[in-house]
Amino acid sequence: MTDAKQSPKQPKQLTDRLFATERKPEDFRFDASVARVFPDMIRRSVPGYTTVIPMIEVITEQYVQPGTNCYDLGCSLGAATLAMRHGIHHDDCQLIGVDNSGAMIERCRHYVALDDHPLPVTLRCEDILDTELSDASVTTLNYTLQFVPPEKRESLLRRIADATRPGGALILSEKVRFESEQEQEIQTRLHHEFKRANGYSDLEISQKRAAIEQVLIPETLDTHKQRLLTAGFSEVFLWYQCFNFVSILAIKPK
Ligand SMILES: Nc1ncnc2c1ncn2[C@@H]1O[C@H](C[S@+](CC[C@H]([NH3+])C(=O)[O-])CC(=O)[O-])[C@@H](O)[C@H]1O
Ligand SMILES: O=C(O)C(=O)Cc1ccccc1
Repeated sequence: MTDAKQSPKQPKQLTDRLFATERKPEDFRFDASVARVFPDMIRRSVPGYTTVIPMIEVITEQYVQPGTNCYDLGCSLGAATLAMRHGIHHDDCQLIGVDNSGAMIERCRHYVALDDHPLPVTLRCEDILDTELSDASVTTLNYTLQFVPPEKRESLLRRIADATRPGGALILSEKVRFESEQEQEIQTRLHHEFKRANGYSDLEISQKRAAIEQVLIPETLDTHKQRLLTAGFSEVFLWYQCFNFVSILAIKPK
């Protein structure tokens, strides 16, 4: 059986079968094997991902300011980076993608090069907790903050808010958990059903769940909203939700 989906110029992309056979329990890492299957993995695993990406272009277009920096923090293969690129119509803006996985950044370079667009993209293989941020108008954290240790999230958001110009925006997409035990159970079940509908087996779902348990820490929508306000954003609201995956828009006061 073949699962190659690549056209000649595309980096080789495969179907995600990483958890299909029994594996020894190990924490999930963004290594080369994940990077190879990542477009397939994230599309089949994150409800709403394929809707959120094109909306990042629309939101970027609304909030980008001339002569500013735009950041995609935890850019993986650059899906949100390229959406931002297409929403930026100022040639004096800088677009910067940051990821601390070498395997992701390496493949991201190929996708950026294949995207025929005049705005240069700078890719940094760095920890988003250390990367320099300044003069920002639009910053995206598309399903990345969930991998940052919870105790480090507030200072990162504060650093982003401090680096953002008045009227600028942060797009924050996350897996969330729910205060109500009943809602938590129903939304989790719907997420698993979404994965089953996308061809994942029960074994794949349960092995992946065990692998991400200690590394992807979801918080409630309320926790996210409160912390964004504390960090220095003034308007904070939900613009998208599908099951236990949300996206929030946070605006810096004018
Ligand atoms: N501290 C960190 N510093 C830098 N990168 C990090 C850090 N922690 C995690 N990452 C990186 O954040 C990315 C998270 S995936 C983002 C999808 C993308 N935004 C997309 O729109 O396709 C989401 C997911 O897989 O659920 C990975 O590439 C990590 O290496
Ligand atoms: O697959 C899952 O269950 C998730 O929660 C999302 C996800 C997507 C890609 C890498 C890690 C987690």
